[in-house]
Amino acid sequence: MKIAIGSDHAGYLLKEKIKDFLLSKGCQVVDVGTNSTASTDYPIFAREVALAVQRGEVQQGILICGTGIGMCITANKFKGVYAALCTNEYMAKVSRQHNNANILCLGGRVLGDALAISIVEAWLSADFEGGRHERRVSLIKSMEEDSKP
Ligand SMILES: O=C(CO)[C@H](O)[C@H](O)COP(=O)(O)O
Repeated sequence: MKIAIGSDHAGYLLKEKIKDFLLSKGCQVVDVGTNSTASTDYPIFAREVALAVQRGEVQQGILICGTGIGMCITANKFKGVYAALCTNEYMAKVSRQHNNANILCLGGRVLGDALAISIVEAWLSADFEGGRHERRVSLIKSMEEDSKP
């Protein structure tokens, strides 16, 4: 599994912890930054991860800012990107099983390290279930096509 990961300054320390976890699980990790706790702007990194997912360069992405909200809003501007902000393991699992989300967004100022890792583990372990969920995801995709002004 190849995963792109990015954060702003508020998510940097958690990004480093999650990166270590992913590598320990045998994942390939593409780290788009940021590379310190110096203040920066989350849309820059959300764009990089969203583009990597959109282009099929990675299977999934993980984005971390203070709350995860700004990352999620930004990533969902990219066609073919379905980013989910998750604050527990159940949301992470179901965002894969039901929503086929391809980017996981986390809040570095919201989650403890252990819970965040556990959320990532739940996300990695779950797959899209298809069936009735396929119909709903297809509706989202058709709305994406129709949403141009
Ligand atoms: O969570 C975020 C966006 O959703 C950012 O990490 C947060 O807004 C950064 O705030 P500050 O510049 O005060 O550190």
